[in-house]
Amino acid sequence: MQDYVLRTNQLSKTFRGHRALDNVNLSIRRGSIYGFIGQNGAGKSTLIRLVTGLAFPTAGSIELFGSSEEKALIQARKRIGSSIESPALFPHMTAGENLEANRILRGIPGQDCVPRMLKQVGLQGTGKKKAKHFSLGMKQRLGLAIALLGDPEFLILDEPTNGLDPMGVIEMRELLKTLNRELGITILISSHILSELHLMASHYGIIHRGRLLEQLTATELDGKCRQYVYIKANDSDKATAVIQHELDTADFEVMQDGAIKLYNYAEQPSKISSALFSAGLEIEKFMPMGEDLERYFTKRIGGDPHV
Ligand SMILES: Nc1ncnc2c1ncn2[C@@H]1O[C@H](COP(=O)(O)OP(=O)(O)OP(=O)(O)O)[C@@H](O)[C@H]1O
Repeated sequence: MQDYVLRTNQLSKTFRGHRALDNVNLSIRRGSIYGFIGQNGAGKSTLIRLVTGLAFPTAGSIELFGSSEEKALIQARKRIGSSIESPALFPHMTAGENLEANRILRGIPGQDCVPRMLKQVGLQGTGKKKAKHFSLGMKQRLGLAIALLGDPEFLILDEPTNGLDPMGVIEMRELLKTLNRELGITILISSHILSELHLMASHYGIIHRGRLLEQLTATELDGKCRQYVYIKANDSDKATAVIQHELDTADFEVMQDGAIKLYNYAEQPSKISSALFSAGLEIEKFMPMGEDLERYFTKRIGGDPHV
């Protein structure tokens, strides 16, 4: 039997007649990094709020660590750490003081966890610096440290890389991967930065207009992302004609700059190149490529590119 940290059963949430979540059956395996993908308003935050107990479902149920009964859910939620929206920090306090205040507020025993959490997120050297003087990346890491108080088994993060610069995004990604790998923490992460999710998620859930369209593993995604050959020739019209007539396929796209993405013959690139050379074309670029998560997602939700 699979070991799941979270399963939802026909989970629905309606706001004044509007279905923000519509019969969602989502499941997250222990040890995974689950990338939760959806456009603005798709229902990601609503699901996260229901799971963390910040809101109640209209219908359906939630199972956490195998329990779905009301009282057991309250206990199970103590095994979750979450960072939802921007972290609520005390601006006039240092990183250590922020953690200590949160530890007391949440009734977590043992002061010694504070320096441990600071070290875990790489903020151990911030000394007397107050949180209001932290960079956004440092604030996000402090928010993560607060979520890690109590040594959660399951971490829920809503857009943790929102607003970070490229270095901050890389740091956060590496930190989350380490927490998953070394401490075995299961992570649910919602993000708009799909290329970023692609570098860390082991599983994906795609939500659109409140409905969970698909759940798939990273390996399944790789299998579904179609391979193609990217071709930039000196004469795009002639190259397309060669592809259509000599290679006898219409499975290609012509980009605005005249580059061609040829989905057929991706496993036999030499067939493509020799057909183009034989027609006297000069090839400026010729690269076997794979579709990325962003493209797959766009296709899956029906072509609307606004994630
Ligand atoms: N408290 C609320 N009252 C009324 N409608 C709400 C409320 N919370 C969410 N909604 C609506 O439910 C839908 C889902 O919103 P939700 O915030 O879950 O989306 P999201 O995927 O998290 O989007 P974003 O990435 O913008 O945060 C939206 O149409 C939103 O307007």
